[in-house]
Amino acid sequence: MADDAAPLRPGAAPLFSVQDVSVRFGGVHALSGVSLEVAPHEVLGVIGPNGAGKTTLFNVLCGFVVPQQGELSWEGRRLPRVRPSRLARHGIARTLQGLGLFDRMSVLENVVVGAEVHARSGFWAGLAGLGSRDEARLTERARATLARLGIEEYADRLPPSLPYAIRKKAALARALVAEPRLLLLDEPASGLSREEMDELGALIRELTESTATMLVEHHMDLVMTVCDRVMVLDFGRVIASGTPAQVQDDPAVLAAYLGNAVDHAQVEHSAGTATEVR
Ligand SMILES: Nc1ncnc2c1ncn2[C@@H]1O[C@H](COP(=O)(O)OP(=O)(O)OP(=O)(O)O)[C@@H](O)[C@H]1O
Repeated sequence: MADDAAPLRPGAAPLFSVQDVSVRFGGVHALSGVSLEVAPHEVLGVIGPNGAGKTTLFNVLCGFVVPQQGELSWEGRRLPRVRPSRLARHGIARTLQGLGLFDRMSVLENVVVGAEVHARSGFWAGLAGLGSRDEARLTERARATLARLGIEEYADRLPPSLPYAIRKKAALARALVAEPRLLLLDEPASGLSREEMDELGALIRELTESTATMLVEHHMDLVMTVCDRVMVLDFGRVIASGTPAQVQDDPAVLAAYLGNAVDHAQVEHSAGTATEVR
């Protein structure tokens, strides 16, 4: 394992780990020797300036990108090849930036589909046959998940007719319906208001009773309030990891973000356009 792997709390055994992963796209080293571990019930945040490799790392964890080098392990056992369709088998669920809801299905049906994927994957052994009684159980479970997120009133609505924040919650419900042991969230706060972000933060903390969460996120406020540990990427490498307070004060992190802000400011100045500096 690389020396800069984000360390777990002493005594914590990892649920999921990534060892020495490298990804190249042509001449671009998107990830170089990245290692991390996620312990049960913890929230790990991955941050970094634009182009740092966060999305690539997320895609490796989901099986969308196959690394040229490195290994992934689940509960100490090596995963030979991660495939998106097999994540559910381990009890891993994810939400993507693009939400991926089916527009012509109601919110409830979208969540039931998520539950079915897990039932078929064998994650819920008792539901694997999916008879009609089981369908009813899945629907019941989906309704309970919508209620948990406070959006049961939208169960019969189609996603395109709903505000973005509700659609985001529907996508989260679809992931949560499986009661995952690890939840992977890609920019869960994007497009949310301050209040909605606070609500999301409280929910992520509440979920630690049953699940570990790894989130890739730009909103520093959310990361600093909900994460137990934070890992910082820059140019595909881990430049810092530790508690939010440790990472916030790390000179390498400040330099990486400052450099990024300066680059953006120069681009904005030369292009004469307003761009969010992240
Ligand atoms: N499919 C691809 N083909 C070529 N280069 C890519 C590809 N995907 C990512 N990259 C490059 O790999 C590097 C890491 O990109 P990545 O999207 O993972 O960063 P990021 O931290 O998620 O950035 P952002 O915060 O802007 O979303 C960047 O230099 C990017 O241009």
